[in-house]
Amino acid sequence: MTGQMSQAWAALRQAPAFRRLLALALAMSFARQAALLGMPLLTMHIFDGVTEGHNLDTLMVLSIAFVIALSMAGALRALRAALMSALADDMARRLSLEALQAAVRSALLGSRQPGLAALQDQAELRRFLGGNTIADLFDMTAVPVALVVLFLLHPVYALVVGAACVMMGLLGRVLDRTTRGLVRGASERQLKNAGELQGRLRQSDMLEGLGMLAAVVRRWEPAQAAALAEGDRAQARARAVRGVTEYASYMAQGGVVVVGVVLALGDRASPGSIIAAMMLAGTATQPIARIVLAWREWAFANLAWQRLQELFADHAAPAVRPADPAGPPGLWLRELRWTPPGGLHPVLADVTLYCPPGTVTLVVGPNGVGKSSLLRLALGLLPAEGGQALLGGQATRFADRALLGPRIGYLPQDVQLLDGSVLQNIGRFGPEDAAGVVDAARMAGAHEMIGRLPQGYATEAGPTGGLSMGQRRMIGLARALYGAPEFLALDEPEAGLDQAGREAVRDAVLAARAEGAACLLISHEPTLWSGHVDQVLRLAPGGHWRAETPGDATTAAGETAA
Ligand SMILES: Nc1ncnc2c1ncn2[C@@H]1O[C@H](COP(=O)(O)OP(=O)(O)OP(=O)(O)O)[C@@H](O)[C@H]1O
Repeated sequence: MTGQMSQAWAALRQAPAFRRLLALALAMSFARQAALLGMPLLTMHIFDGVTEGHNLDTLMVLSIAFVIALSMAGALRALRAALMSALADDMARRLSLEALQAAVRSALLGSRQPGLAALQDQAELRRFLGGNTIADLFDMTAVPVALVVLFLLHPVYALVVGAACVMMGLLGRVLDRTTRGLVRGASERQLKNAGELQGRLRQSDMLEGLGMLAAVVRRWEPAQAAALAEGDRAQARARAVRGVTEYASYMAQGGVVVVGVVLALGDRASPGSIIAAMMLAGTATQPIARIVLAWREWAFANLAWQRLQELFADHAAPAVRPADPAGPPGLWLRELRWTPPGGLHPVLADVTLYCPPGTVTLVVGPNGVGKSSLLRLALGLLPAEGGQALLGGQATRFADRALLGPRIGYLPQDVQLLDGSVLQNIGRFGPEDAAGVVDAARMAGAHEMIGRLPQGYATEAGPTGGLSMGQRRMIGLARALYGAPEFLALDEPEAGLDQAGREAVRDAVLAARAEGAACLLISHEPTLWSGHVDQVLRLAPGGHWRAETPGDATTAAGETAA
């Protein structure tokens, strides 16, 4: 086990409650096995002792013992199931936050649907741990004990049943080996297909408007059929092995009866011992059969475990580093170097820039030159190939995000609001702070607009809320300004806004500057910012860049627009 997965698992194992529950579940399994293993011996006594001695009192006592043993086994099984379910809940609670955080980090690097896959994997593990499969594993403790008792009854019984157990175990191993790759392939294809289809179906206007829906579904069908076919191949192999396994269990019981009759004919076994041996054959082979029959649960839990391990190993949280107390206030980009995934040449080559508190820095350059990536590097969202971004001496990539978040105001190019009210979105889903939210909305020039919404600040803002793109952008700007952050990173904040909206954005940035924020913003609107910026960072293809002093802003932005 590697990385955070092993840490999460180690933490789980060390938790006193977890260990107590696990030990209790194991103890119950042993108690249950003892109750079940007593039954064949009782049966033997009934057959041999009672029938020979015609002793009905003994039969009565043995019958009561029989019922008590069975009821105990049943009650212990139910109790153990409840314990395992509690264990599964504990594991799911511990894993879900870690899994989602790792999924978000993988999404930052361009992965699709990682959150959904991580949640599915975590749910699969929870189902596995809380279901009967682990309990079946505990019941395997009965196998050696049953074999020893069989051996004591007669070594040939143990030989027959032992051979059946080995054969079933080998079949299970072969099944696991031959289907593991197929299960993984099918599951990953299906996840990829589901992610792609979901992404395409989200563009419902375009699909209906351009009549592309049928073509999109037609393109999806063969990929989905291939994924299902791979799953079917694994199922077919499983069906064959499961059939043989069930057969092997019956064969062991039948073999024991045949051997027992032969032994009884030579007076080397009693009739009672044949029945006891047959029951013990079932006790020894059934847990193995159940494990092989639960192939699907094992295969998918194993896949989920592996995938979560890989997610944690590949997307571990960067280790938090302490801030440099001597670091300058504001934002300092030091020799930032970045090449896009799969790219051959750096898009940003050793960019160095200092944005002091109370200043506005405009980033300009043609499409695809690396402006948004620079902003994401400054925020510590992308790993830099070289150099670092420091906010007040704190490397943003290696900061505690919960502490860094409130110090930052970020408006991404593609503004998304989350399910929830306008008030909650602007307040970043923190404790209710109506006054702070209204202040931020006023600063963003969004307060009046919000007042005109059907339910004002209580209006639903998420994707189903029906807000226009401009309204979403202004609410997104208010969210960025909420809490007076010391660093404001705005990616084309005025895009798609009318003249009044664009001026409101500019006024908001100037107000934030007046309050001491270091503002780094990308814009394709040269005239809007003319005379209002303190420095310009001009990016050019090939990793070239130049920082310019005030007065050049109009020229730089004008060139970008051209
Ligand atoms: N996750 C990614 N995977 C691969 N390439 C990427 C990724 N993110 C960015 N790039 C590439 O990096 C380059 C810079 O992209 P970026 O979005 O930073 O440009 P930009 O200057 O903001 O463009 P625009 O003005 O069009 O918004 C582009 O060539 C883009 O294709």
